[in-house]
Amino acid sequence: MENPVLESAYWITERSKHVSIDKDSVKRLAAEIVSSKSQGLCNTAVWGSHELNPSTPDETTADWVFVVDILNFSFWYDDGTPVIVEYRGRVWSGYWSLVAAINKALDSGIPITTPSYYATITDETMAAVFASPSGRLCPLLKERAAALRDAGCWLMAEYDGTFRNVVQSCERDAVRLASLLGESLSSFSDRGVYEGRPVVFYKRAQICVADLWASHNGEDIGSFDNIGSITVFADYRVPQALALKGVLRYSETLLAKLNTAGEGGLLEPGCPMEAEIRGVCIAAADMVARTAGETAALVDFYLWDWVKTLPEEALTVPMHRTRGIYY
Ligand SMILES: Nc1nc2c(c(CN[C@H]3C=C[C@H](O)[C@@H]3O)cn2[C@@H]2O[C@H](COP(=O)(O)O)[C@@H](O)[C@H]2O)c(=O)[nH]1
Repeated sequence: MENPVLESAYWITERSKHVSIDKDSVKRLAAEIVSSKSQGLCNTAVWGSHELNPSTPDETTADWVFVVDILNFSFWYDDGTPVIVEYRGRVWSGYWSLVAAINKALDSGIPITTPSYYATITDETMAAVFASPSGRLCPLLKERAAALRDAGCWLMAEYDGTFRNVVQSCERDAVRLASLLGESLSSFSDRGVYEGRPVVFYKRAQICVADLWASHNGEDIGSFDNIGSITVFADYRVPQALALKGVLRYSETLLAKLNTAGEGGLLEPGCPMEAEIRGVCIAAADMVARTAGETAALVDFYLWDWVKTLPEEALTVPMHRTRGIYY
């Protein structure tokens, strides 16, 4: 199955005004990916090496991945500070605050990855699950609870209450599974219009497939015949990583907007600049992946893990911030 996300990405790239691709940097990053692979830094085993990720898959891992990726968005407050959750004596921030909250709930006996449970989860329970030492509610908490309930009801109604059945229905076709999620669940329906043409990004649908694949090392429920057809996941970190690597070039107007004090990179959902950052990111990473002979999923994980190691002062290109439930 052709990936509609890649088609959208190249269509945007051909028309983009504020984001362009530096071909020499594409080659340089591809060479870096090739050498990182030889050092064992670019493979599915890295996924399970993260302290909060399941290190070895079992029959609950697919449901764990699905719930994490239903909730995998918008971990920043309007003042720019990250969401934080305390777990195992440490404070976890951003995306890791989500994984900490899920694991903490499971440790405390809340079956938050069980579809029959989260199909009726209340907003109050969600607030308790995401309790933060900051004392602040996680942004879009009601939307997170609604997304869980919607997905849980969908699994109960159509797939006998387990995410494994959804995966198996797609017969090892990664693009088909991502498109199924994007078309079946409104919270995964990550799409827009750019210069009058409908475009799709499907960030959480695609990262769900890639997390399933990586968590199972490409075996069992995580085996796909076309994982190479999945694009990178257009979040707010990987575009920043590609810009820091010189692969993405932002216009002066866009940089001025991202550097506006106070509003710190706030972009309206669906605005052309947002679509260009996300679309050109996907197309540029596709060029890197093809040049490196690597899957975009592993290029993505490599870039995301890399940018998360950088100290604040190294983030000389700000991330863009668009409030929403899609990334
Ligand atoms: N493209 C892409 N986006 C990713 C991830 C991950 C985490 N994946 C981990 C699991 C295995 C991998 O090896 C990674 O260690 C989270 N996100 C997105 O980032 C944002 C959160 O950022 P911050 O607030 O700074 O933590 C938010 O949009 C979230 O949806 C990824 O891998 N790729």
